[in-house]
Amino acid sequence: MYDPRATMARMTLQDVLDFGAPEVAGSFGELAAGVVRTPLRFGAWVDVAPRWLRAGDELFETLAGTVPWQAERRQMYDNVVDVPRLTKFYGADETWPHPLLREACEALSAHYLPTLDEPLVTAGLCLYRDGRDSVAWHGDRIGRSRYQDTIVAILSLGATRTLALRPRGGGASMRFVTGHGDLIVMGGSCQRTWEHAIPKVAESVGPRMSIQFRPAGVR
Ligand SMILES: O=C(O)CCC(=O)C(=O)O
Ligand SMILES: [Fe+2]
Repeated sequence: MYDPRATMARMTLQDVLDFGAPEVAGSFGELAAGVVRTPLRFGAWVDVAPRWLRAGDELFETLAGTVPWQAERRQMYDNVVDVPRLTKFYGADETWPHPLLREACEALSAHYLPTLDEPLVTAGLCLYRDGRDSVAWHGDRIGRSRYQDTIVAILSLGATRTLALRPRGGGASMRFVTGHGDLIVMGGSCQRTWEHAIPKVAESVGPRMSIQFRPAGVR
């Protein structure tokens, strides 16, 4: 016969904690409950989920050690910008360097499907080796994002840096902190009507990695 007291007696403290907070079960937090949206002007918005990935150390170490990172100093988006950082782009049909990336991409695709109407399918990886690495002001405007609303979801690992945003036509900039495991999603018209950047920092900081998930034909 089912005896709830007998079940309780077998539960450990961790079971009780997990039971009280079911979202800690997987690698990623529950997006429906954990995302906070900041609406921006011109139909843009930013979603933030701090510590979306709870245990990212192994992911960081594996990516840092196994991804064939490439130096990037070239024309990017619609400007020629100085891009001191390392990158590696993974298309939809390529083998991605860690199973957690597919897991993240699938969770994000499911959550944003009602808005986006299509899945996120590519993973762009960036490595900012220290505070001198950065990316200048730009919108991700290669492809359909030049004229269509879209979503770019960014998972951050490693050192805390700032993602800055400013309206394309001029105006005050906003700053979002990107720490280890944090998720920041730019949506709506953000890539057309706003620009974003990872500014350099003067103080000494360790390496930061970002993983950007995008739909097909957006870069
Ligand atoms: O590293 C980031 O968080 C942003 C990267 C970015 O804006 C880009 O690669 O287009
Ligand atoms: Fe970007």
